[in-house]
Parts: sequence; structure tokens; C-alpha cells
Amino acid sequence: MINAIDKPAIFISPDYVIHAVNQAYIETYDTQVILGQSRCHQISHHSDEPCDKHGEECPLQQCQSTQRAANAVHIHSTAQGKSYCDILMKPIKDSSGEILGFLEILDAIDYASTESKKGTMVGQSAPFKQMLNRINRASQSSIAVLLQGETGAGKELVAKAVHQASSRNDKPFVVIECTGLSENLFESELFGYEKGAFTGATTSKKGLIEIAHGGTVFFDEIGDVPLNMQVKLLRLLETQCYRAVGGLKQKRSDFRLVSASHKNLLDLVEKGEFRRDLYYRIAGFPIYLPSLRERHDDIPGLVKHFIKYSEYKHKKFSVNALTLLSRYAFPGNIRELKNIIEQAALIANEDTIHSNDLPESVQLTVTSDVVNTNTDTEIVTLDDMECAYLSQICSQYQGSPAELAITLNISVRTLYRKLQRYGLKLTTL
Ligand SMILES: Nc1ncnc2c1ncn2[C@@H]1O[C@H](COP(=O)(O)OP(=O)(O)OP(=O)(O)O)[C@@H](O)[C@H]1O
Repeated sequence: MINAIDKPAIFISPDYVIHAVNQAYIETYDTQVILGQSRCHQISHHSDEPCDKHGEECPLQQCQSTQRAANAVHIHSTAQGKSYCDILMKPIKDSSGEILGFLEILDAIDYASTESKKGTMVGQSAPFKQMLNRINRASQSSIAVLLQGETGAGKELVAKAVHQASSRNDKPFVVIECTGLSENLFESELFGYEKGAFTGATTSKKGLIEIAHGGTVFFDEIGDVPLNMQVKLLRLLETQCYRAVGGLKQKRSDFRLVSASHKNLLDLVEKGEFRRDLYYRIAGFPIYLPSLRERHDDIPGLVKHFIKYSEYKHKKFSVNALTLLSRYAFPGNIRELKNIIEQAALIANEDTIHSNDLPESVQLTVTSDVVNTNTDTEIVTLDDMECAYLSQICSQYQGSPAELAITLNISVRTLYRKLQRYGLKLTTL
């Protein structure tokens, strides 16, 4: 029976011991499975302890406490290295309802990775894993997905992931940028037009909705669609039918809907700026994208990833520069991080990128953050405080090192030692 499942699968008893395994599972992992002896965590995590001892949620324990199927996203050690995996755990009961064991079915997530990998979403923080869990759930059905998150948080990348992980992945993924769409453009871009429909329409043109047939349409910044066009959009989404501009024939397109907005759409509904019926049509399955501030743990991995795929792959960030980055608030999220890394790598004269190669905005905000740190909420180390303070001075001070040393009440040698330690340079040097 287990071999009838085409994804990697095992049957385990409540003590995590594997009693049945299919070929797909054996091929996924590099550790040999000995039936009646090997435990699932030894194979998938190379660990002698269950995964909840290492900060991951154990779906087996969830299953045991709820008596129902459970799922979780884990990082597994596979034959191909570390990779994301979506786990579905189902309790198997006997005729009296007693749990005999658990069926574990695994689904590899190839659109995300823990380490830098081209074309994937990089991250390993808890909020990132929660988001992956939602993406995987959404991609298994054709429910309308609404992505909500700050600008630059990765909404387009997530929309692509939903498409890539769905059964429509061999069909088109079409992006419709809703910001700035006038009424005329809205209709001709989405629905296309017939020859002679308006001055300049010398040939007929297919609309984006027709091109997307069979695939996914991503409406980016859907909150920017003006009220009068929202009615037309709702009609399209409800019926999947439309007419090209200047055309008489009704056309139909089968597409999966993914929308995104950085604005709070429910607030817009309350203000009367977004139709309530349209909101409920697009928000079948909301996915929240955490801001970079909520996933600070992912910053070092993202830094490595962006450097690796830049022109400056040989350069590296100093520990202090990374510390400053991980303290910055990133209002522009991952897009801002990517820009900052490219700028700093370009500015750095050496192979090591130091704190004072970072844009002033990072150095200044971080300094004031650190200096103003409220000791009730977070205590920073004296080294971090000193590093942030000196980096602020370095970016602003116009005098000589000797004058600065006197002001700081330290010797010039101590000043140079500290600057070298934190990878800083005075602008006047
Ligand atoms: N997890 C991630 N790993 C690697 N790169 C990422 C990740 N998330 C986002 N990016 C990159 O960050 C940049 C911004 O992402 P994206 O355009 O998807 O954001 P957005 O939320 O759609 O932005 P906007 O709201 O401005 O449209 C892109 O270059 C994207 O490739």
C-alpha cells in the first residue's frame, strides 16, 4: 500500500520507529532505513532526538494530541543537501478508534531554500516557515490567494511560488500591475481589442486574461484599482467571462487568481474605497508575508545569497557590518536589503565590506536605535554600542584623528585599534 503513494512516505509507530517505507522515500535520503529500528528523525534530520528538541514543531505529537491529521514545514537533510519539506502526518486507527501508528507523506518544496540557491526564496526563520506552509497549502487547490505584506517583502516571488507549486505550472504566469491603470487601459490590457475598436487599433490584440488561460493571473497592488473598475473586475472574477474592446463575442478564460496589496484592504473597505464583495472574492486564502524586521534571523543568509549572485561574489561582509545590518529596520524590506548590499559592495575598496561602506541611513538609524535602546526591552552589548557610536562618528566627523582622540579621551593608538577592530574608517583619512 505504501508503494502506491507516489511521494516519499513512511508508516511510523508512536515511538517514531519506521515500519514501512516506499521507494520514493528511500531515494530521497542518504541514510539507510532499517525497518523496525530506524527512527524518522535519524533519517530526515540525522539526529538521535525528535525534531521538537531542535525548535521544530513535531507533526506526530500534534497528531497524537488532536487525533487528527497535522502538517508542518521542516528542513530535511536529503541526499541533495538541506531542503524544505512539507510534511503531512495522518493517524491510522483500528476499528475501535485506537491509534496504530502514523502515515507520513512528504512533499519537497523546491521554490524555497535555507541556503543561497538561484531562483529560490531564501530563509529559515519561523515566520518564513509559517509562510511556506501557507503557500504549500494554497498551491494544492485553486482557491483565490491574497498576499498581504509591506512593499519589497517578496509578494511577486510568493505569487510565482504559488503558481510553480500548483498543477498549472506548465501554463502561463501573468502579472497585471494595477497601479496607474486607467479605465481604457484596464479594458484593453486585460481583455484585448478587436481591429478598428478605436483609433490606432490597426490589428486586433489578445488581452492578458486570454494569454493566462490555464495558468495563473497575479493582480499586483489590487488595492489601487479605482472603484468604477472594481465592478468590471468582480464580474470577470465571478464569471471568468469577458468581451474584448470592440468585440461582440463573449470569451472565457480559466485562470487561477492571486492578488497582492501592501495596503490593508479591510481598512479600504471600511473607508468605502474598496468593494466588500470584491474583497471576499479575492481573499479566499490570505497569506501574510512577514516584513524583514520580523525575520531578522534571515538577514545573514539573504546577504550571502545576494552577494553570491552579484558582480562582487568574491567580497564578504565584516562581522560588524553584518551586525549593523541586522539591527536596521528595513522599511523597504528585502528589496532595500538587496540594494544596500549592491551599493556597499560597489563602494568597498577591499574584499571585505566594512560598516562604513554601508549607506549613511543604515549607520545613522542603527546608531540612534542602539543609543536610544530602552533597557527595559533590549540590552545591547557594549561592543555593539561602541561600534554603532564610532560608525556614526566616522560618517560625520571632519576633524583629525588626533583631535577626535582627545575629544573621546583616549589615545590615538587606542582610537586606531578600535577603528580597525570594527572595520571602520574616518571620512577624513
Ligand atoms: N525570500 C527571498 N529570498 C531571496 N530574494 C527575495 C526573497 N523575497 C524577495 N526577494 C527579492 O526581493 C525583491 C523584492 O521582491 P518582490 O518584488 O517580490 O517584492 P514585492 O513585495 O512584490 O514588492 P512591491 O510591493 O514593491 O511590489 C526581488 O528582487 C526579489 O527577488
